[in-house]
Amino acid sequence: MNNASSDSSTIPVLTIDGPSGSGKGTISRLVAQRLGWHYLDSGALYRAVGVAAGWADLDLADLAALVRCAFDTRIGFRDDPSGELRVLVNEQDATDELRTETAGAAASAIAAIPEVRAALKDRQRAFRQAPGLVADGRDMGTVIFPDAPFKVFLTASADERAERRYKQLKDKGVCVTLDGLLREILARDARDAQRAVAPLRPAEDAVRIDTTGLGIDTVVEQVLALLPAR
Ligand SMILES: Nc1ncnc2c1ncn2[C@@H]1O[C@H](COP(=O)(O)OP(=O)(O)OP(=O)(O)O)[C@@H](O)[C@H]1O
Ligand SMILES: Nc1ccn([C@H]2C[C@H](O)[C@@H](COP(=O)(O)O)O2)c(=O)n1
Repeated sequence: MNNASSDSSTIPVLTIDGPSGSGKGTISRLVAQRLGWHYLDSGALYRAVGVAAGWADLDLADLAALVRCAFDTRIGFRDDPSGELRVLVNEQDATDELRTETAGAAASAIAAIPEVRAALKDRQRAFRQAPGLVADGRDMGTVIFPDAPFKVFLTASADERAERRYKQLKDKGVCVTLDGLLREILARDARDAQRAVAPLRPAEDAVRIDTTGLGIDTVVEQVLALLPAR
């Protein structure tokens, strides 16, 4: 999806920001399906650049090479028959590699580099296409779509987020410990929230939803209730 219309500012956007494991991706996808809107998984872009940099054996201290990588990496999305979102990096299906905690940590590290963020800005805004967009990430409501009419900030306790991730990875047969996941989640929260540029934080006009103890369907309904009745 590369052709943003010349005046996309009238196209509605629902931003869903929040920390890792708060359910942004799950809720955003379901809400986008219910609305018939497009969906942007902005974290996948950072993950894809991190993975592409790894494939190319780039030195993560080489800022110019990283920025070139952010501009040049081809990133595509497609739904597989089961409804899962597959991510193509330079035409290669990298979905499984992207979803690892290692890729998440690498994405979080490169996402702290202002020039990398700037390189991905237009690509993210190009997703704003009719009839509407649901965008999930860390800075959707604060930086990428500050004029979005609907903004949500999802949270959940760190313990619950670690448990969700534990269950998700166990179901996939990945061997992890709950303690290790909790430590990784807390480290990623700290890095994403404390960086100088576009830190993880709720937009002033975002509605905060604490999803601790709430099921997915309940959260989807709470988010949909923020939009005008269709
Ligand atoms: N409200 C909820 N109740 C229970 N489980 C949930 C809820 N929301 C999401 N989950 C589950 O938690 C896991 C993590 O959710 P998801 O990947 O959507 O989080 P995320 O915020 O997008 O994380 P990340 O930023 O790391 O990509 C998934 O297995 C998902 O099914
Ligand atoms: N808008 C965004 C989206 C993601 N990031 C960074 C920070 C995250 O830790 C990492 C992976 O994101 P996820 O796939 O877990 O949502 O990418 C960001 O800085 N801004």
